[in-house]
Amino acid sequence: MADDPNGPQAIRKLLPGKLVIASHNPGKVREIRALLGPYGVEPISAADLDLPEPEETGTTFIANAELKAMQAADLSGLPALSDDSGLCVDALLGDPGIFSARWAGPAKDFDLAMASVWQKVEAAGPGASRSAHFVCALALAWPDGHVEAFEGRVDGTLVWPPRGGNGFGYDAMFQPLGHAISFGEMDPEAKHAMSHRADAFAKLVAAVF
Ligand SMILES: O=c1nc[nH]c2c1ncn2[C@H]1C[C@H](O)[C@@H](COP(=O)(O)OP(=O)(O)OP(=O)(O)O)O1
Ligand SMILES: [Mg+2]
Repeated sequence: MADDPNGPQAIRKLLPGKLVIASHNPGKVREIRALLGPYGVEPISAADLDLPEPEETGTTFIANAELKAMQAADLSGLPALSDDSGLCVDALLGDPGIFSARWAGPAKDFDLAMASVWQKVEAAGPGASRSAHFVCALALAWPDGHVEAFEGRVDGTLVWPPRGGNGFGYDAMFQPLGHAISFGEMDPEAKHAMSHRADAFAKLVAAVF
């Protein structure tokens, strides 16, 4: 299938050079730059290109990741990599999920968002599960409209009060299974070794590079 226009060989030829990181979240952009480090691409952020922040009208992480990547590829004329992610809490039937950023409000206040999550878990009763997982969908889109998406996940437990100032978003209240510290307390390298974003990225690398 060497001539398959969408096959891995063709995709590999399309990627070297500039790649737009189609995210307006500086925490994500930092992590995606680190994950891309060894792959010889030249990342440019959506903020560098002044790209608009699209409305996330999808009902799944994959759908939102695809629409963000496709818009950025279309507007920039370059391949674009997006990330749609969130925290899914068992006791809240998967909330905040795809609404994780929106729970932080227009001020992007994650102290408030974390407090809302914890308050709702407590309201679910003393026996309510503290189990949660992060999901990350990464989508890679080309200006010709081709798009590929990959989903990753990490399981853990909610902790309260929040712990640690590393990371971003809900990191300070999430402790991955098998570890005694939260993502907020972890070095970036340690988070990259196990995160939902790293899991999705490994799938993308296997398919594309
Ligand atoms: O590793 C993570 N550690 C902590 N929190 C995280 C993580 N990954 C996603 N999250 C939370 C916060 C974020 O704001 C939301 C994603 O929402 P999401 O719409 O995908 O991203 P966003 O609006 O912040 O930036 P953008 O859409 O421009 O990429 O989930
Ligand atoms: Mg967003």
